Amino acid sequence: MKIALLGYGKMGKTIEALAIQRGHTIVIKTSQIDNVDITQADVAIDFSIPEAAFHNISTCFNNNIPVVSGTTGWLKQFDTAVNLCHEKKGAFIYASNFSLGVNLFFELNSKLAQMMSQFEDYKVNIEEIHHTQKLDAPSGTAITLAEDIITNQKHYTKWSLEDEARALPIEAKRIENVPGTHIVTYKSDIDTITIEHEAHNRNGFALGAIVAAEWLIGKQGVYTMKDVLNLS
Ligand SMILES: NC(=O)C1=CN([C@@H]2O[C@H](COP(=O)(O)OP(=O)(O)OC[C@H]3O[C@@H](n4cnc5c(N)ncnc54)[C@H](OP(=O)(O)O)[C@@H]3O)[C@@H](O)[C@H]2O)C=CC1
Ligand SMILES: O=C(O)C1=N[C@H](C(=O)O)C[C@H](O)C1
Repeated sequence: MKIALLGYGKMGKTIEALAIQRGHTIVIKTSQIDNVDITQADVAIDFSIPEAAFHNISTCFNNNIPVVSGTTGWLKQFDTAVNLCHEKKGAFIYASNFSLGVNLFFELNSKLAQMMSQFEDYKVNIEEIHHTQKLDAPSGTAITLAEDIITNQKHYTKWSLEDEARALPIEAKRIENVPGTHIVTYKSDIDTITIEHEAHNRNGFALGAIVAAEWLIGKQGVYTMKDVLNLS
């Protein structure tokens, strides 16, 4: 397939290398979608910056190009993007994390939250660790983990980076060169239960985004990685 890369930073470059290995062609790599003819591509993959994601995605819908977005930190405009996708009969997948491992971890997190919901002695918290260039905090993945926990129990009504009543605490740490680590901890006075996902590099995120793009071509509608990976 002919791929447009919207954003050619750490992720754009990793996707380019893996996409070529899988027999695809990169026809566009840009940090300014308004300067290119996006209709040359069969599919667009957006790993850019929070301020650019919505414009990139809506330009794809307006030109009937399926779009996969992994950019985090722009989700206030997500519902508008979904409505525009339906209106334009476009095709769209957003994931806060495209790696197979994290999507399995999301399933485990939801199941564990369901189990723990009846044991009020345990308090939960999320820790995420990323490289120092990351623009957003908390990570999109940590927000997905938090929302899945909140959906499955009654104690927490929201997540927060601060210490707030009834808010599920997220701690965001920034350490040189860490690709992405997420830890969910349930702690009581008696013991601690921890689940953790540690990315060793960016290849899992990139491969997941390419598999999602391959899957999306020829479809119409808004999908998630659960659809792509056939999970639950
Ligand atoms: N969902 C997932 O699985 C994953 C998501 N991410 C997310 O992907 C995004 C990108 O991450 P990463 O590659 O590490 O970041 P980088 O900072 O390495 O790359 C971002 C790129 O976006 C470019 N850019 C700036 N403005 C625009 C624009 N208007 N349109 C398109 N591109 C633009 C930047 O160009 P320039 O340098 O010229 O300004 C830069 O090359 C982040 O939001 C990150 O959180 C990251 C990994 C996995
Ligand atoms: O910026 C990153 O690097 C990453 N961002 C995503 C997020 O915000 O969750 C996914 C991954 O953890 C790497």
